[in-house]
Amino acid sequence: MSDAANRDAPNRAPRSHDGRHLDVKICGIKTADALDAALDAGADLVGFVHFPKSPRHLSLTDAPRLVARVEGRARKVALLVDPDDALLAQVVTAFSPDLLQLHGHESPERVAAIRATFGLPVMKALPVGRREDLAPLPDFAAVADLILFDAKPDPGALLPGGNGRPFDWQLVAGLDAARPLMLSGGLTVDNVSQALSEVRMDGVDVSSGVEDAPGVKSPDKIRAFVAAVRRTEARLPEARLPDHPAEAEPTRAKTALGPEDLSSKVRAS
Ligand SMILES: O=C(O)c1ccccc1N[C@@H]1O[C@H](COP(=O)(O)O)[C@@H](O)[C@H]1O
Repeated sequence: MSDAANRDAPNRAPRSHDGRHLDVKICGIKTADALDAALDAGADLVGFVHFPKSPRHLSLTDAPRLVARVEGRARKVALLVDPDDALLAQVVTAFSPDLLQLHGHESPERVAAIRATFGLPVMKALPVGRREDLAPLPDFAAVADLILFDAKPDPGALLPGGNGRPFDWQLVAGLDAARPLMLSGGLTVDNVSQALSEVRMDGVDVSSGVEDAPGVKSPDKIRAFVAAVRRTEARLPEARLPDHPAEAEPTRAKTALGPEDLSSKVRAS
């Protein structure tokens, strides 16, 4: 989904290579410092959580001033958990999102209804702990614009995401979802390159891994994370052309939609 989220964005780091761009989403931003760090580092998507149980919760009151700083430099994502239409309407007004991230138990029917009602592209999070958790993927891929894989939380966990917990990336290797795919769950500057080498995605999403404490973003970690992804994507073309058959290409998630397709979807709003 290259360039989907930021084609018109100024102040963006130059692309390191042609056609291998990975979208980076920095999620759970609450402060101008963190937002500026993400934008200056070249994040493609910046995520704002509206979920009171989260240490990253951004209120309807505080959202407008913060999101105004984005000024088209990245795509704004509003993250919600099982929202009703009244809350969605408030969030859409306050956050002016380009994309809605649904991170709860929303059904495929609910995803489709939200997308139709609010006229915004939707990224649906799918919790993954074992292979069976991927059974709903086709139904969600039929209605969502993007799919986000995240680690399945423990039963009774306070948060359905943002727990800084990785999962077995091989579970999502080689999927044919006909939608752009994003990887999340416990990603950090130390493991994101390995993750993208094992299973190529269209982008990555991070929250805890760029924090000093829950809800406290680190500008340094944000910069380091984005830089690590850019270094990794620069190496991907070589990985696609192994010198020896034994050097197999990392399993890429098969998506029927290319970058331009996602671009039109993300920018459909
Ligand atoms: O970040 C949160 O507080 C959050 C709350 C509720 C649902 C999802 C949340 N975050 C998302 O979870 C994944 C993984 O985050 P992490 O990097 O493992 O901390 C990511 O997509 C966040 O957007």
